[in-house]
Amino acid sequence: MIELHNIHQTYPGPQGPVQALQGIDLQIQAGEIFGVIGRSGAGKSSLVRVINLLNRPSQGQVRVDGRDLTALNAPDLRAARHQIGMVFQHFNLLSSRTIFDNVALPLELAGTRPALIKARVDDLLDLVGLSALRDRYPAQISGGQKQRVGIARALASNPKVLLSDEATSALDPETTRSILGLLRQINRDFGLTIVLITHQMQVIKQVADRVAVIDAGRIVEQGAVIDVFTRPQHATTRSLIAEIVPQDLPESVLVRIRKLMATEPAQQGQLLRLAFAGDDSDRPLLSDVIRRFGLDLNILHGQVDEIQGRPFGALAVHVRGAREQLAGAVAHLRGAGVLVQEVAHV
Ligand SMILES: Nc1ncnc2c1ncn2[C@@H]1O[C@H](COP(=O)(O)OP(=O)(O)OP(=O)(O)O)[C@@H](O)[C@H]1O
Repeated sequence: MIELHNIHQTYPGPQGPVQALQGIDLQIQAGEIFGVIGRSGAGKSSLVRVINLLNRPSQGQVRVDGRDLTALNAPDLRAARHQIGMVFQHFNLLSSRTIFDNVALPLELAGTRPALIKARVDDLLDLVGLSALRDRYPAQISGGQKQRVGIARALASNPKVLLSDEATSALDPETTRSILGLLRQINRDFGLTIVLITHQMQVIKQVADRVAVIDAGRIVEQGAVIDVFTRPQHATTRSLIAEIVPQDLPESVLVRIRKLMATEPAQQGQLLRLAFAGDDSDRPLLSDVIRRFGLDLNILHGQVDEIQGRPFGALAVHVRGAREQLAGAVAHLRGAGVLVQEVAHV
């Protein structure tokens, strides 16, 4: 649905050109929710604005629904943009217009007949749950409600793609959840492709199917959300995930382990981090390896969470047993899809 080929974006700056995007290649499938995450200044806004050519890239090709947008003339580009809706962090509503009139604006600009506008806006307000507030002004509604208006307005022209530029960043966690739920509902009900830019891993975890991590203008990692969460490869990804799933053991646990190691040198065993995801976590893997390999296993720390209904998590375990038995247990766990890492330094 969306293909970005070798996208570069350079801005002029006081100390010379700023290379905001440096050779981005991305393929986003029709009907998926694709998240792009990165730290401040990584290039997220530049990237999302390239998709509808709000920013024309300095180099590279943007294809949406089979058409090369960079090659279109102005009227064709205007028409193509009707296929791409956008929602913004600060909602960008017109304060002098009512909720109804804000949603109606893109239809008015497109020359839609008033009777059709009314029917369409009524439907959209119903969809986002704001029919009762139609005559209020933006200043008279909450942030979450403003974003619902933003979403309704973005859907007015019946787009195939919705771009979301930090749409929940100004909202509290509860409101964020309800807006993400609405985006998921729209994605499911209308098959809308959604590209979601965020600096919050929580947002990716809650709603995205796949994710790309952007760092200094480059995509450093991408994949299915559950894979990226359980097997992060890049340091930036690991630090972003650490905000919701700690990658390191807490200091209090480390203190306990150091004490254990000091007092029981003969039985040091191994300290392992086991990361698991999806179906594997339903199987009694740990009791299996304890029995099969005659191990003594102590869970020191653990966290189990959920991504779109699929459990995932990480456990820190201290295992003792004969060397070959330990190696056998590690191989068995790896064979069952568990990511096993030895925690070398405590
Ligand atoms: N119009 C511009 N002119 C000059 N430099 C720009 C412009 N827009 C962005 N930049 C620079 O390009 C880089 C990427 O910016 P961008 O806004 O795309 O990042 P971001 O990941 O969206 O950051 P944030 O989360 O803080 O909004 C930054 O170094 C930024 O300062």
